[in-house]
Amino acid sequence: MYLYYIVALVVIALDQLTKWVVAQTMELGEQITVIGNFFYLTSHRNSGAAWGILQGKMMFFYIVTVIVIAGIIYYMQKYARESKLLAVALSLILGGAIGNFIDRLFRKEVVDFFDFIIFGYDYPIFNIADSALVVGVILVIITTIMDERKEKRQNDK
Ligand SMILES: CCC[C@@H]1OC(=O)[C@@H](C)C[C@H](C)CCCCC(=O)CCC[C@@H](CC)/C=C/C=C(\COC)CC[C@@H](O)[C@@H](O)C[C@H](O)CNC1=O
Repeated sequence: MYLYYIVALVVIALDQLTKWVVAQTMELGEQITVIGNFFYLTSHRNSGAAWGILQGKMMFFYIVTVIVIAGIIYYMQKYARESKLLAVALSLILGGAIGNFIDRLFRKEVVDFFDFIIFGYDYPIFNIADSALVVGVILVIITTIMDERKEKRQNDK
């Protein structure tokens, strides 16, 4: 059961460590080319959410994040035993939400640095917390679809 909270802690530690290194060693806007025309490390700050929406609305972000964290912990208690995949997914979302929450509390903005240019589109610069959140959300959707299929098969018997 507590294994999953360790997953969240590892996400938070990796997220905060990478953000700290970027903030300490790179000037704002500085860019390091990893793979030309595809992957760069760009020191960026975002006081909003995805795509920079709701810039500066910190109180809103605190409230939404606390609701997300409370919801995740509730679902972890309820469903963690049933599906390991779901428990890992929830702990990834928990770690990601807390990672960005720490930035919003102490920096009043989020440190971003993964900069991908996908098919010519410069995707919004993001961080490890965002990646954990997106992977977690996708895994929750996958487990939900799998469970529904399983239930349907049982009903059809
Ligand atoms: C990942 C959610 C964003 C993350 O939400 C959080 O913190 C949560 C815990 C708290 C928010 C206040 C509430 C969720 C808002 C939902 C949302 O926004 C729609 C998301 C859809 C999603 C499809 C599933 C797209 C994903 C986009 C991006 C990530 O792609 C990998 C680009 C990230 C860059 O714009 C980067 O500057 C963002 C910056 O780091 C701050 N991050 C946040 O606000």
